[in-house]
Amino acid sequence: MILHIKQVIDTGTLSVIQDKLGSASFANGRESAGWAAQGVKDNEQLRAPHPLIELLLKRLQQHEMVQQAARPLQFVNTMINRYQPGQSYGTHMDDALMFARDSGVAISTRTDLSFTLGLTPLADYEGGELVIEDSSGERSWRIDAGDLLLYPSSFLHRVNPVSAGTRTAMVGWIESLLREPQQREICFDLFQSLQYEFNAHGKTSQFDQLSKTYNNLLRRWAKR
Ligand SMILES: O=C(O)CCC(=O)C(=O)O
Ligand SMILES: [Fe+2]
Repeated sequence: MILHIKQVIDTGTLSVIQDKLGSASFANGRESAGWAAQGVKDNEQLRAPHPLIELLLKRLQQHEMVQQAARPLQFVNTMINRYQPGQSYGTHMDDALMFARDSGVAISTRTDLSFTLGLTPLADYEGGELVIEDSSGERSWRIDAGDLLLYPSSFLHRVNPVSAGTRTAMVGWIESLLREPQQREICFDLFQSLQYEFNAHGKTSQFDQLSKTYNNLLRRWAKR
């Protein structure tokens, strides 16, 4: 399940972020790339801990659909990245295990989901598509400011070269309470049905039974 969730960040927060990022100092993106990805990663980045990342992360964590779709246990390695014209991030695989950078203790976190949260309006850059590959081929997304793309970390992916403007985004990884993509999709779908039933007919016996199944599956599968 790959989800494109629109308008995860309100326009007020976005304009504060865009304004403050203007004076932030970015480092070379290769610093945090895995050994094999270093050769294909050409961007700049701002890493945690940083107040702007904290603010955006808080908004993401409070978002109902993000909670339902990802069932996050932990967010790890969240950063803001930036691609200038000509910059790109070639095809790569995200590391399965990452270290929480500022925790002091080296405990690895499993990356079940990757996300990109757009920070630049579509009209302000060209190119810079996030392309995800699977056995059936490729699909690409241009991500608008405030929109989130949430995808399983198990896919090869790349960011095409930016041809004009600057593409800024927050990216990061999530360890989920539901490890398998299929478990997440089943729970997500059930929750949608549950909400639909409640909104259409109220707390019916059909709702109660769906709720029982949904909560018992979550209880069975959720693992920390
Ligand atoms: O900028 C993006 O949308 C994705 C970046 C990425 O794939 C990564 O940092 O591993
Ligand atoms: Fe990646």
